[in-house]
Amino acid sequence: MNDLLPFVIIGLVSGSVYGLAATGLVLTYKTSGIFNLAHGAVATTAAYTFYFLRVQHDLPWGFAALLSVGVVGPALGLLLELMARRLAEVRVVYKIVATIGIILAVQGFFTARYGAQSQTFPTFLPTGSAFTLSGTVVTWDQIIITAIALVATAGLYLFFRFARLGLAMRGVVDDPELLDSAGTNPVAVRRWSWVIGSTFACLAGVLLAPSLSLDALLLTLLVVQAFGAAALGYFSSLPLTYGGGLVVGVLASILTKYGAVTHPNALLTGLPPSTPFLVLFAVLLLTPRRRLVDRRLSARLLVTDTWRAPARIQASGAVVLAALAVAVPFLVGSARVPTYTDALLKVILFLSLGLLVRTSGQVSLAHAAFAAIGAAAMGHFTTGLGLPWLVALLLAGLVAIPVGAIIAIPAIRLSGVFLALATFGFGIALEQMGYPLKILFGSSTSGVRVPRPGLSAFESDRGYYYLVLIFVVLVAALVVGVHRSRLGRLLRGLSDSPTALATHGASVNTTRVLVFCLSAFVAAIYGGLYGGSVSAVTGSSFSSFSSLVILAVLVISLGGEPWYAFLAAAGMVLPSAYITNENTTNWLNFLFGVSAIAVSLSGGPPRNVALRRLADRLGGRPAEAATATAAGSAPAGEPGATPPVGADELPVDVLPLDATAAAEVAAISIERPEAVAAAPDSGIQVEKVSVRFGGNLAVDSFSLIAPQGRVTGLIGPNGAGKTTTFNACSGLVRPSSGRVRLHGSDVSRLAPSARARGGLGRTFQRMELFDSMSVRENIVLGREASMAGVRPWRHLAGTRSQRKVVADAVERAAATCGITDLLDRPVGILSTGERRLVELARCLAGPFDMLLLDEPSSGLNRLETARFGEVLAEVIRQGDVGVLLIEHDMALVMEVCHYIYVLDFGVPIFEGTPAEVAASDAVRAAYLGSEAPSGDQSDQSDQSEPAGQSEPAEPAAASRQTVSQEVSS
Ligand SMILES: Nc1ncnc2c1ncn2[C@@H]1O[C@H](COP(=O)(O)OP(=O)(O)OP(=O)(O)O)[C@@H](O)[C@H]1O
Repeated sequence: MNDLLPFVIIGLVSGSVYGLAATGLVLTYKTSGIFNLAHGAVATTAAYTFYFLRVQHDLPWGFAALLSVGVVGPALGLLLELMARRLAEVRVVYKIVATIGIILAVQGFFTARYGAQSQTFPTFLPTGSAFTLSGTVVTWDQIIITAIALVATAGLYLFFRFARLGLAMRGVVDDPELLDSAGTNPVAVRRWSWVIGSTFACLAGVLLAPSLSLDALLLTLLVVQAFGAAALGYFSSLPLTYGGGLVVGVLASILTKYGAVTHPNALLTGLPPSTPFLVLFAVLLLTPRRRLVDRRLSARLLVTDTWRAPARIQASGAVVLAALAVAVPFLVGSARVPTYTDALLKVILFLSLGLLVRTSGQVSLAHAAFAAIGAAAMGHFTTGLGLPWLVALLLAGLVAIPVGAIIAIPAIRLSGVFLALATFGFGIALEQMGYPLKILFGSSTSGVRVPRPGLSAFESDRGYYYLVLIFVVLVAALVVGVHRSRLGRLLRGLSDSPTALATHGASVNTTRVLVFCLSAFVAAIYGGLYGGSVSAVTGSSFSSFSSLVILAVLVISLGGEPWYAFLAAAGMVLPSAYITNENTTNWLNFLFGVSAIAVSLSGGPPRNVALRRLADRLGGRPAEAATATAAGSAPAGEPGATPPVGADELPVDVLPLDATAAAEVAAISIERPEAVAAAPDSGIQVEKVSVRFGGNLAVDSFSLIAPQGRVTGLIGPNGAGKTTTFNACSGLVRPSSGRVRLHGSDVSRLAPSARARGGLGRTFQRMELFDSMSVRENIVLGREASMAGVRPWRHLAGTRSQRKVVADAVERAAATCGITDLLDRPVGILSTGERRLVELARCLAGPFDMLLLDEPSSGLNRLETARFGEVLAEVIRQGDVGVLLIEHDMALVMEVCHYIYVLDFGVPIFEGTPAEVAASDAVRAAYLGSEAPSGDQSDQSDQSEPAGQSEPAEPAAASRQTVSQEVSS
């Protein structure tokens, strides 16, 4: 035990600083939803400021510390809060890249100012012995550091619990709107959180720096160790986070004793620095998923850019680029050829990451690991086993596939920032513990030798350049092919709306694993080819930090597939090759970081509408389409931009119609379809289902029967639990009790995709369209998703007969919904009414015999609603389909429904025919908020016939005015 004590003490000291940094991180994450990967960069800035003041300007250390922590911390906090406010509006990948941009800018700046060499940081706290504990000397600086960290964290905790502002900070996490309406400005509260969080990071930086040298990268990564502590606090609890810091610190320190000191070996030596990341990875994998839900992820606000250059322009671009690529070795001189080979290689790397990030919307911060595995495997297969070069390269690619599958495991459970963190943790742990092993790069300090193919034509730099060029063409063709195939649609569907993909029958887990495996394969091919270009590889060529950089470069690059990869590769490789002055390179890195921040804050790379119009014109795109595509690329808020989520809730139905439209509405008389007799068990049965969200019982023991062959309505005031009931039916929420049956089978434990394949289709109140696709692709995916199902090979492509089935289904569904002329339009440019019809057509194209339609008329004007009613009636007439309809438009409900259930506060209050509902005092009371006359509910319920057997009692047209006036006036 006495042997361990010094390590425990060291661990407690470093752990308390991790805990301090981590509580600051959790505070800002909790209140703003932005996980600041650059928390370490904030600490780095404070440490350099301290160095600048203390060492370079000889200020007293107390004053230097006060300025570095008390002034720099709040100033950076205010700046970060401004950024965070803007970042709340953008996709999660931009949130991540913005913080990577901060890291790169800070590192570039300080390396440019102070050089790449580490500087010695002054010790400013007294280091003498304070006391001896069982033979171990405890020094004053250890006591002071631990005390400062403990007091700061405890102070924050008490402030959070008891001070008014602290309580407001908790409120801003739970319900910012409520806080706002109670008179406390959530923006001011968040600002305070950032000020405190950044000050904590600065304090941690100044406390940690003396035990290290002053090194921008080292310090950044050291504070990143706080991520493990934050994970132990579930990214939420401050005391647990601080405790997590202590656990991580002590564990790493003890492992240092056993790993690095007592039994040194490659695996154990890497264990201590990997500890926080292993903890992070393990917590993310083992924590119940509901604890890791990023509520703010639902804010998908900015537009999807659907513009692609016309085919003619793309083909011309390809010819020019190919000619240029062939000519490069003759244009640049032989000394420069390896640089251009490297640029070509990076094209492959960016294409592999692009599949993952740009096509399928997954975030990975471990991409360098795949390349490392490919490079090492290539070396071992060729130099070690003597396999033929091409066979070795293919095998190297295949070896990375299981690793891709392993990294896909967190992707199945996690999304957004948590997925990014898990992959980051995996990458760092592999770098620290795996790279030094013999099986990867550990056999000698010069690394693993990777030969070029034995053919003399490819031995020279120029020959190898052309070989790599061939692979670039092959990989680019693969990526473009994937993009246009069924797999490509599934991947883009995964990016746009995993929920819609799953509820149409595709197993999104299969899709995720597939894309990680494919991406890993291509990245490993890059690694193998890269090895040949440099002849021997070491782990330093594939640092985990480089995964951050390539993600940032990829995300801010312009262009569609595969052009973005060429631009990203050229931008990453060529400037630094031509600029020999090291300091200029550092400033370039700084500028790159700033650009990454700027692009992320704008929600994506800049779009030049005029240039796009010109390209459309030159490419011979019809004028109408040109306008549409240019508009589709407009920033949010401009005409033609994809309506942000929620925009469909604008009260357009209250806008006056012009005379023609009003006449058309009057002329539409929806004839309720005849109810078709169906099998007793057909359709969906909800049996005593309850759904609880924390303390809120959203649905309370609700039962319902919606058979095939008729339209069943589900109505109730806002928040009554209607959508939650739908989600329980389709498997998107798990009921706390009760059962859901589909055609008689209990589907309560099935995944959404399995329920969809069983015949259950649905639409969403907040439309879940595949916004990056055309109307046709959306509807195609409506049918194809269930064909893909869970089997990976079915994700790849369809058979000829399947293609025919899909084409017929698309044609039929589009014709039923009257959107055949819109098929080739991007959905992003359509009106709300058209988008509703696309969502319905996509659902109709699927192999569904039970449709759940969630407020299909929301956002439609009266004419569109009337037309929608016609389509719905037609759907019932056409086939043996059942519809369960949530709708606020009572006229529509009364016109099309055969039977209606009414919910209020999660409780069923009435059920019956439209006429009975219209006459019910209980229903009226629920909508108007007044007391229901006693006895009404039981009376009416008793009078109503059992579900599925009653017939509508009132002509539809007559109900249009009366019921809407009665219920919603
Ligand atoms: N994911 C969730 N987490 C926590 N609470 C939720 C969640 N989803 C719904 N709720 C709550 O459950 C209750 C029922 O919501 P639900 O969306 O089902 O109502 P609704 O009848 O569909 O309302 P609306 O007509 O406004 O769409 C509400 O109090 C809502 O705040």
